Amino acid sequence: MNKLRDVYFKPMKDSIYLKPLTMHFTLNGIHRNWDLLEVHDSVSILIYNITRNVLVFVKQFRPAVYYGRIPSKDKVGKVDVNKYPPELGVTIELCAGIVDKDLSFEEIAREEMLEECGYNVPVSNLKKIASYQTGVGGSSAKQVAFYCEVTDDMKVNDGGGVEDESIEVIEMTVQQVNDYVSREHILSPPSFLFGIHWFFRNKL
Ligand SMILES: Nc1nc(=O)c2ncn([C@@H]3O[C@H](COP(=O)(O)OP(=O)(O)O[C@H]4O[C@H](CO)[C@@H](O)[C@H](O)[C@H]4O)[C@@H](O)[C@H]3O)c2[nH]1
Ligand SMILES: [Mg+2]
Repeated sequence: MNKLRDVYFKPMKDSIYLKPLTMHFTLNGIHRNWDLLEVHDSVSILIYNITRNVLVFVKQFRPAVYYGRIPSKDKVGKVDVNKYPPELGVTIELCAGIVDKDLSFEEIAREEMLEECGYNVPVSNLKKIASYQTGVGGSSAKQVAFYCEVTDDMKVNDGGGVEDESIEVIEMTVQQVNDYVSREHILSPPSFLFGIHWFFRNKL
C-alpha cells in the first residue's frame, strides 16, 4: 500500500536522467525544429517461473503516469491526494531498467532481475526476443527485450529495487494476464504488451 503526500509539480532543473534539447534541421528543403528529451537505452525481461507456471511482473508508482492522469486545473499547487490517490500512478510492467553502466544489455538485465525481482539467474538463461525503439515522439532510445525462465530455487531475495525504489513483485497466471490485458484501459507500457503478446504467440 503506497502512502502519498506533499505532491506538487515544478519546472525541471538540471537532471542527470533527462536532457531536454531542441534539434534544428532542414528536411527535404524545409527548415524545422523539434523539442526532445535524451534518455537512456534500456532492457526489459519477461520472466516465467516454471516451478509454478506464473509470469513475474513488477508493480510500481510511476510519477509520470500519475502526473498524466491529473487534469491540468488540479496540477496547480498542492495536489489533493484524496481526490487523486497514488493508485492512479501504479503500473504493472515487465522487470526493466536503464543502461546507466558500462555493462552489456544481458548483464544489465541480469542485475535488474536480481534487484527488482530477487531472482539470481545466469546470463545464459536470458533469451533475446527483440530490440526496438521506445517513445519516438518527445524521446526515444533502444530497448532490448529478453525472455527468461526461472525456478523457485533461483529466488534469493524479495526484490523491490534499489535505494528509494518501491517495487512490488507480483505473479500472474496466464489466465490472469489474459483477463488483465482484456481491460478497456491497461495501466502498463507498450513493452509489457509486447512481451505478453510475444509469450502468447510463442510459448502457449
Ligand atoms: N526519470 C527519473 N527521474 C528521477 O528523478 C529519478 N530519480 C532516480 N531515478 C532512477 O532512474 C532509474 C530508473 O529505474 P530503472 O533503471 O529500473 O528503469 P525503469 O524506470 O524501470 O524504466 C524501464 O522500464 C520502463 C517500462 O517498464 C521503460 O519504459 C523504460 O524505457 C525502461 O528504462 C532508477 O535507478 C531510479 O533510481 C530517476 N529517474
Ligand atoms: Mg525498473
